[in-house]
Formats: sequence, C-alpha cells, structure tokens
Amino acid sequence: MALHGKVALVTGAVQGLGKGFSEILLQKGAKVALLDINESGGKDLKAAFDKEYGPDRTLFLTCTVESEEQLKDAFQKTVETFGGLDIVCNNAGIIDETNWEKCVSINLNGVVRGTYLALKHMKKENRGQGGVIINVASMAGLGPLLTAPIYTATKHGVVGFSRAMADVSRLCDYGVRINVLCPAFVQTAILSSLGSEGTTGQFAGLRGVAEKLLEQFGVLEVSEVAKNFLKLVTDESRNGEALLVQKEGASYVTFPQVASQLPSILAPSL
Ligand SMILES: NC(=O)C1=CN([C@@H]2O[C@H](COP(=O)(O)OP(=O)(O)OC[C@H]3O[C@@H](n4cnc5c(N)ncnc54)[C@H](O)[C@@H]3O)[C@@H](O)[C@H]2O)C=CC1
Ligand SMILES: CC/C=C\C[C@H](O)/C=C/C=C\C=C\C=C\C(=O)[C@@H](O)C/C=C\CCC(=O)O
Repeated sequence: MALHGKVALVTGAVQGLGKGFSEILLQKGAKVALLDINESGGKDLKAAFDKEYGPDRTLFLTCTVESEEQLKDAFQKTVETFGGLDIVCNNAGIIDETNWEKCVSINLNGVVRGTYLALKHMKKENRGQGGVIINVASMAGLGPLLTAPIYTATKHGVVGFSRAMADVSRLCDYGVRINVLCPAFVQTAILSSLGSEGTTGQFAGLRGVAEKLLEQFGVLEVSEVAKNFLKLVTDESRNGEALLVQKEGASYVTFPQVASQLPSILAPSL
C-alpha cells in the first residue's frame, strides 16, 4: 500500500509511540488525524508538524477513547476534513493496576470502539474504500508482565480481538486488514510505570522481576517500533498477524494450531 495521500487516524498520538507512528505516516505522505486527551500537548504537536509537513496534513482532536461519543465525532470530523479514511491505529493505552477498570476501559474497550468505528467508515459493504487497522498490544499481550496483570489481560484481549476481527473481515470481505503490534519495552513515558506504586499498586513489590525482564529484553527506541509499524501498514499480504518487536528484531507470532484452524472449519477458503 502506497501511503501518499492516504488518510490515517491515530489515538494517543501526542507522545511516545503514537507520535512516532504519526510522524512516520506523515513522512510517507499521509494525512493524519491526531487524537489524544492531552489538549495542550496536541496543539503544540500540531504546530510542530505544521512547520515540518505543512498545515493541511494534520488535524488535532481532543478525544478520550473511553467515550463512544467523542471517538465517533473524531472519526466523523476526520472523514469530513480529509475526505476519507484508510489507516487507523488504535494506540492509546495506560498502566493502572489500582484503578484497573480504567485500564480495561482504555486499553481494551477503547481498541474495540476504535476498531468498530474504523470498520464502519472503511468496510466495502458501507461503500468504504477498505484499508488497514493496526491495534497496539504489547509483548505483554503474549506473555505475563507480573507487575501488571490487568495490563497483561487487556493486551492479551487486544491480540485475541484483533485476530478474530481479521478473520471476520476476511470472511465477510470487508476489504480491511487488521493486524496487531506487540513491542517489548520502548523508551517512552509508560516505562516509568514499571515499579511505581501509583500505577502497579499491590504488585509494586514485584518490581525486581520486571526490572530483570527489562535487563533481559533491553529498551527499544520509538523509531525502531515505528519502522515495524510501517511494515504492518504497507504489507498487503498481512492480515490477522501479530508482529512481536524486540531489540534483536521483529518476527510474526505463530499461534497454536487449533486456534488457527477454527476459521478454516467455518470457511474452507480461508
Ligand atoms: N512503551 C512501552 O514499553 C510499550 C508501550 N506499548 C503500548 O503502546 C501504546 C502507547 O504507549 P506509549 O507511547 O509507550 O505511552 P505514553 O504514555 O508515552 O503515551 C500514551 C499516549 O496516550 C494518550 N492517552 C492516554 N489515555 C488516553 C485516552 N483515554 N484517550 C486518548 N488518548 C489517551 C496519552 O495522553 C499519551 O499521549 C500503549 O497502548 C502501550 O500499552 C506496548 C508495548 C511497549
Ligand atoms: C512498565 C512496563 C512498560 C511497558 C509495558 C509494555 O507493554 C512492555 C511490555 C514488555 C514486556 C512484556 C513482558 C512479557 C513477558 C513474558 O512474556 C514472560 O512470560 C517472558 C519471560 C521470560 C522470557 C524468556 C524468553 O523467552 O527469553
């Protein structure tokens, strides 16, 4: 998929990975709607992007992925402003093991909301043009991060939901690819949550285990993850894939056979 002139929407776009994903899309010629709860940060980022890429290339929209109404309005505004929608990245996420319902609401429910809205605008049966959805999980969507069991559960949920929806999309011919990105540790603000009591609550005492994992896996730069994000966006042969990104490289995850065969039981052509 060539990105010049394509329209993208990224949640949690103001800093960290979301900013990196937005910038690489801009570099490749796409227009990007930047969604985030951080209004002042969003205005500053848009001003910086305006200077670098021109004022018509981005749109900043204050929006929490916890609100169906705000997210729906943001999708609508994006389509009205840029004339379509081709790429959606459901990236917003937090670690909060104390207020864990909020963690589920943002990390899992927010991804479900964003995916359904993306499909509403992009799927062919609604006269959409097709496109691609990238949901951001984590390596903690494939194995446990002990200081953050709820975070781990939400990210496993994002992996399962994205794979199931990718098969739905293929079976129902939506024309939309859905893939999931699973980075190991990345140098962003969320890393300070590793053993902080505020975010890991009753599990903060296990910070030593998380620090060992960090030592073992190292810390990725945002740019390394963004390059792999771009691969998932542009490689039209990939649907329903989970891309694990680690320091030593990126690899597509192989899941247990029984799960991968279910769709072919339902539809032998898959
Ligand atoms: N940094 C890391 O080590 C890794 C991060 N991830 C995932 O990557 C995604 C991005 O995280 P980072 O960039 O690291 O974190 P970050 O904390 O630097 O950025 C998160 C962004 O999301 C925004 N945000 C938070 N709640 C929101 C909401 N309710 N609605 C809209 N926007 C909201 C924040 O304002 C911020 O701009 C998350 O889903 C995270 O779980 C995955 C693997 C590794
Ligand atoms: C504060 C946390 C910062 C960011 C969260 C982000 O989502 C990063 C998560 C990164 C790591 C996830 C860890 C997952 C661990 C596992 O899968 C463990 O079961 C693996 C343990 C040992 C692996 C041994 C090996 O395969 O080499």
